[in-house]
Amino acid sequence: MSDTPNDDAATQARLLAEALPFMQRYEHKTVVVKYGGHAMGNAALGKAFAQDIALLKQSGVNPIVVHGGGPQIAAMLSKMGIESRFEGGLRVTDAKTVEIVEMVLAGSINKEIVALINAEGEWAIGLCGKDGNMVYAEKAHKTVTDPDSNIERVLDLGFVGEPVEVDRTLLDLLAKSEMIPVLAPVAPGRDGHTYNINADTFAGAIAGAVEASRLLFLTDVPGVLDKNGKLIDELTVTEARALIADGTISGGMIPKVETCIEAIERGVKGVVILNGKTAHAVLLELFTAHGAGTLLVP
Ligand SMILES: Nc1ncnc2c1ncn2[C@@H]1O[C@H](COP(=O)(O)OP(=O)(O)O)[C@@H](O)[C@H]1O
Ligand SMILES: CC(=O)N[C@@H](CCC(=O)OP(=O)(O)O)C(=O)O
Repeated sequence: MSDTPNDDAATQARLLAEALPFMQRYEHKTVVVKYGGHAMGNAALGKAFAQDIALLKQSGVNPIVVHGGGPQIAAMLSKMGIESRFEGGLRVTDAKTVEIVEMVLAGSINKEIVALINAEGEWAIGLCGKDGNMVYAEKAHKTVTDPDSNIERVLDLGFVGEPVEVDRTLLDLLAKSEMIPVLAPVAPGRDGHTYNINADTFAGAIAGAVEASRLLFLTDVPGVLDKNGKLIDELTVTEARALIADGTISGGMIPKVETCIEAIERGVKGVVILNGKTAHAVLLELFTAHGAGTLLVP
């Protein structure tokens, strides 16, 4: 810590001078930030996240937040005596579960994040795929391959959806109106059902539709870890596929890395998985020379 206010001012000026070229690089660019349920650690981290999003907006960047809430859904389901079950990192979602998923994601969590960003002097607006016909989903058809036997199995995940149509009209209007969209990963199907979409998958679909310059995934680990638990700084698409196949990447990391692969293949540059439990992870990633986490590369 500095001894005098002048030292503080000097440090701040130096930090700002260092950040300025990065800020200019992202001016008028869209950055999609996926805020995972596990990264929503505590009030201080939540405030630091909201400050980062507000500062991006104030720096001329166009941020879009997509949030998850897996642990929060699990807590609500457990209160109601319903057990959470996952297959291939996705929640098996029956009719009762999808009601609770929508209530938690598009309700309480969404509004909590909106309120945090607004408390930093910005205009955040909370939406889900249903609003403004933004996203339509179809029932997900997933398979998993057993790493030991190599046998492929088709999963029936109930009301789990894949985004199949994304309309950016509302997002463009919000960007022009200086509003920050905060999106919950729930969307309707053309069949009239409501679908629960993995938040990573949803973020990838949004990033693709708006041609985002950066797609950041904030989670509760430093990035993708190897077999020995060591952080992998840079991961190619081929290496990532091999780590999924041999079981090194498992659970909730699977949809995250699969989304990264799809985003890279669609030409999105700068897809990063990083630790949301580090305060100001977003600013440190975008506005300093020291990138953190795992960078996915072609
Ligand atoms: N190879 C791996 N590297 C890092 N995390 C992994 C790996 N394989 C599985 N995971 C798990 O993935 C989790 C992150 O995914 P998830 O729980 O869905 O988080 P979020 O709520 O941020 O989307 C980590 O906490 C970790 O338990
Ligand atoms: C289909 C599916 O698994 N949907 C997720 C949606 C929330 C989510 O993805 O939250 P995190 O980012 O915190 O993991 C779920 O029900 O948990």
